[in-house]
Amino acid sequence: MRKIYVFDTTLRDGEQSPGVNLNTREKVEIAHQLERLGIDRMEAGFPAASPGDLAAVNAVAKAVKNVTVIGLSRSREQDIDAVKEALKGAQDPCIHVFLATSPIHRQHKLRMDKGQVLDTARSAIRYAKKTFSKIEFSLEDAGRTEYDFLVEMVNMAVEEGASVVNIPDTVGYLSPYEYGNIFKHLKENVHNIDKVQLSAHCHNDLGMATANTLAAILNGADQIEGTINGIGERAGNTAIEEIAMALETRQEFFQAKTTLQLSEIARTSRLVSRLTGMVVPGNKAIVGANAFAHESGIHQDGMLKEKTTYEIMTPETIGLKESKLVLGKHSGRHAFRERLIDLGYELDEEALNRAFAQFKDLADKKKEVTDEDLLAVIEEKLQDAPEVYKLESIFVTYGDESVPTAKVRIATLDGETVEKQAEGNGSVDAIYNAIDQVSGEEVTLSDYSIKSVTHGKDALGEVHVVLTQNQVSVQGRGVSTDILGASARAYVDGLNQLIEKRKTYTNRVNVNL
Ligand SMILES: CC(=O)SCCNC(=O)CCNC(=O)[C@H](O)C(C)(C)COP(=O)(O)OP(=O)(O)OC[C@H]1O[C@@H](n2cnc3c(N)ncnc32)[C@H](O)[C@@H]1OP(=O)(O)O
Ligand SMILES: CC(C)C(=O)C(=O)O
Ligand SMILES: [Mg+2]
Repeated sequence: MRKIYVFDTTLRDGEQSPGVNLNTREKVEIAHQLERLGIDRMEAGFPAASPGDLAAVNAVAKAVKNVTVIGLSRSREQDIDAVKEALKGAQDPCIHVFLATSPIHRQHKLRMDKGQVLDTARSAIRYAKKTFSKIEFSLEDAGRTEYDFLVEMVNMAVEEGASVVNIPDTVGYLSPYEYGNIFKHLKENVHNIDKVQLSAHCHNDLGMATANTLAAILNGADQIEGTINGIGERAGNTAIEEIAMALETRQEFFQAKTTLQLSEIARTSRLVSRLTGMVVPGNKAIVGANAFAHESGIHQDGMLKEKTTYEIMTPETIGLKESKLVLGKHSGRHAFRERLIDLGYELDEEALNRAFAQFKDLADKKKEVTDEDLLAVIEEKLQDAPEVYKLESIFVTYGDESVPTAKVRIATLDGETVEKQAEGNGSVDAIYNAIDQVSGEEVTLSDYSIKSVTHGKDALGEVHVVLTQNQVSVQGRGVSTDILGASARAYVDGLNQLIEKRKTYTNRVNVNL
């Protein structure tokens, strides 16, 4: 199994993400976590960019051990001197010198011809060699460079004693076949190529950074460069966690692995996201919130039966507790039942089906049904008296210049559906008047209270009412994401309780007679 060296550039290319600006303390905190993650090489910054950058690189260089600490430099002596200053105190320093090689960069940015690029790079490597035993040389925009010039530049870097030669697809232009083919070509055409490690450095402009990096590994790359969460210039760099887990999960195919502490991935991702302010998208591979979350019923059923039906890696591998079965509108009975059991409820089939129907109603209205929601639903169902009346729908019109009016549709025990409309002093009053018209019951609303039983904007509201009739009082309870809905449900529940209580009382009187 071939070892793939991991060169993390979160603190340099990652920090070049627009809007990201890490201070020294934050860089050192991330550096320590990268050390725990077990990366081999850490590019700490670009010392020539500013005195602050130089100081930050120096702080990182002094803070971490057992990691090669790297500073980036243009092919200019002043930049190389800045890296030399910044890496003072580093246990294992390395300089990363780069120069663009593509026709576009040569002509429009550097205004150099091939010979001048070659000579400038050679001089820079020779100058760096005076100070550093470890030198990485990058051919910026190698992805759009002519193959013969790539070979010429890499030959030069090998001759001049570079330790690593990096082949950036700087603008994320290539496909996996093309990028992998560059490594194949260099391996076949550069003299003494085995004297250096070849490195892959990809950007994600066309969404192919991870695939391109893996293609490079299949074609002989010894090192991969990337960032945590894939942050970086424009659409970002290769996400290190994706490479690490691809090699881990598909060892039999890649025959290569990193030596990262995979269980540190989740923690590292959270730290980098927090300190850079770069939010990780829910669907981000490996570290996104949904990466180990399953909502659809068929997936949840499969997961409950055998996790490998829908998971090719375990959340524990990257340091997460366990997969999440997210209960929502796509969930099925199996997951619903399992969650209730986790919550301490084992309902019989009929009660489960009733509760499941209630859950589905709720799930249609909420993004995710939380455990608190479930408890609210279950406890309401468990309290239910037999449903003489079942609320099917309410329709309320309210305006501060109109009389509140409510229309209710209620199913009765004899299978009828009754629809009534009424006005009121307010929306709830109008709803209750309409329900009274359906039931014909004369009850007094002795108490009414509202509380939120879950959190967030789509939180569940819970209404409790106390209904009184002939000195008998009962409590009705209703739960819904809409407070008017909860109010109507509570009133109907109270009516059912009242009728149940009256029936029980009557039966008892009959028995006692
Ligand atoms: C692909 C990458 O990610 S490369 C790394 C990108 N990171 C950064 O740019 C870090 C922040 N950058 C900076 O702070 C500044 O650009 C500095 C300090 C590096 C240079 O600033 P300035 O001296 O003002 O130059 P400026 O940024 O305007 O232009 C860059 C200059 O460097 C030259 N240059 C660019 N790359 C290289 C290189 N690898 N080697 C030598 N010269 C280079 C350009 O040709 C240009 O020179 P010119 O002004 O003679 O035309
Ligand atoms: C500086 C170089 C290595 C780079 O980041 C790129 O070319 O993308
Ligand atoms: Mg880059």
